[in-house]
Amino acid sequence: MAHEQEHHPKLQFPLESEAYKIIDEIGVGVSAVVYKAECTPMNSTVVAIKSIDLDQSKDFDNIRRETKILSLLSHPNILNAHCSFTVDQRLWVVMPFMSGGSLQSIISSSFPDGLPEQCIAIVLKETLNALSYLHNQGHLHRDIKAGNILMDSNGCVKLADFGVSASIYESNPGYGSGSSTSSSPLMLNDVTGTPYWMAPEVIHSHTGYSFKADIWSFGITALELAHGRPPLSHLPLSKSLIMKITKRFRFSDYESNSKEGKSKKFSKAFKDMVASCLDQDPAKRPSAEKLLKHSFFKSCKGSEFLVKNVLHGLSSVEERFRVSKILGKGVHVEADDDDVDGESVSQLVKYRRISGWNFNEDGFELEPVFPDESKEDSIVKQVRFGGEMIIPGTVGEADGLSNSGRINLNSPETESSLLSSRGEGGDEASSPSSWRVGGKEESGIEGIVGDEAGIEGTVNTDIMVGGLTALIRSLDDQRQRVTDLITLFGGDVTSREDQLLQLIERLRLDLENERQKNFQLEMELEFLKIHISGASNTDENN
Ligand SMILES: Nc1ncnc2c1ncn2[C@@H]1O[C@H](COP(=O)(O)OP(=O)(O)OP(=O)(O)O)[C@@H](O)[C@H]1O
Repeated sequence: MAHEQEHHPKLQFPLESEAYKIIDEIGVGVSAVVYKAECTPMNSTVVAIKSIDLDQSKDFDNIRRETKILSLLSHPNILNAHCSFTVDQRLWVVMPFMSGGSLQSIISSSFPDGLPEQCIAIVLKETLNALSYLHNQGHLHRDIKAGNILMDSNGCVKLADFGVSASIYESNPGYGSGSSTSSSPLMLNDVTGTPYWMAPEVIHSHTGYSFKADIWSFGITALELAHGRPPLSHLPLSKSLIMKITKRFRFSDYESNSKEGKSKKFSKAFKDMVASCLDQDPAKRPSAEKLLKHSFFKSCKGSEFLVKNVLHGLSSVEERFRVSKILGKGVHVEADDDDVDGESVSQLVKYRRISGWNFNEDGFELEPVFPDESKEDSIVKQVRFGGEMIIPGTVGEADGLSNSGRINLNSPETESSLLSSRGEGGDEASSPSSWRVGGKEESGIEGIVGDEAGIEGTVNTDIMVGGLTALIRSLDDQRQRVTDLITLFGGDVTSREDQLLQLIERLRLDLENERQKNFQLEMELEFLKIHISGASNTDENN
């Protein structure tokens, strides 16, 4: 009989796909599908298999890193893989099956307005245990979010998905495991993670970031668990990324909560804890170890509380996934709503600068901080994010990303910092991760030259390309979903190919009509010519 099984290091799971029987699809990630499966030779132990498309996944190094890091880690709050192997062009990572699924799947199906605070405290404390261990081992997770926190049937919480995690040791060989993590000056420079949860210093990659970036994402995850979604997730990824924001911006979902008085439901301790994680200055954010001592976690209940208050009555992870697929739920894909707080995007693009974020503890939300208004008239077309990030030339063009600044894609220091941060060379050099706008170094690829030279800043091309790629996928997804729904209600959807064929046919008929008209006109003309020449001959003869 199938049963759930916790990871046991002595168990050797088979390394061939034939040993596993896929039962159902339980999730999809960016380039992976997650299945519930049974391992037949292991007494039909239920497992989760993450099947990663190696063709689609451009970052094979990250995947290799994930499996390597996971195999070295051992902590009750970290989800270890049983084994991994390749199947054709896919990497199969076989993991213990966590029947509760991810916290993201739990909240999106059963707690759309967020979990009760006591439940949040337990989930966050268990996550912090994992994070503290991870940081003490010299690793950053870099993708902390509810989607990567999983729960099993006993209410045990585990941190998963080390696809983008990185080791400070790898990039800084001199760094010893005994060193303090909280004040470490060691930095990474490449940008990874999921944008809504990303710390400002990760987006401004050139300033470098360290363990405190995970603490920021942890704070965003706390808001996600509290409100049901992370800040700005109601904006599509591209808009969230380039922050088309004008005035003092309140997240509409949070605002509607506060209108109902719901934003007051959280304790002072909770708000204070989140506020400390969302400090603009990474140095001021507490370490994971210190956070664990915060009063918010003092009278935290145990996993049985989660079983009773979260898992009880919850449908299976596969059922939830089926429903979410039909409803198109999820923070990765949001409707491209052109209206934010009643203002159209074209109005919003007039002001695209924020200099950072303030966490409004009372309102329990993030608020943008705007730079000096007098600088607003500047001809520099930029988005300044945290005072550092500039996206060139988007002012006045609601739909485009035209370049008005000088773009140098291969600035030497960008590359060298990238290479040193990764501790690798070779192919990395050909994939620059940031643009330099109007910088002094002008070697490399240049874009359109404007007259704003001398203004420096960076924008990360990885983020932009990632965001835009996600947007294209989201549009394709949404088109497919709408098509499915129309079909479901008995409607008839003409496929894109059919539409084009119909258009071609229409154009062909139009052309045919035109030809006939032309032919007729020519005939009439001929007739007139004959008629006129006939008439003039008669005149001459007379
Ligand atoms: N070991 C597991 N047991 C049960 N469910 C799982 C397991 N691993 C993943 N899932 C489910 O599959 C979903 C997708 O997981 P996956 O790690 O591929 O993507 P993600 O973390 O949501 O997205 P991303 O690709 O951005 O990291 C999760 O949200 C979770 O519900």
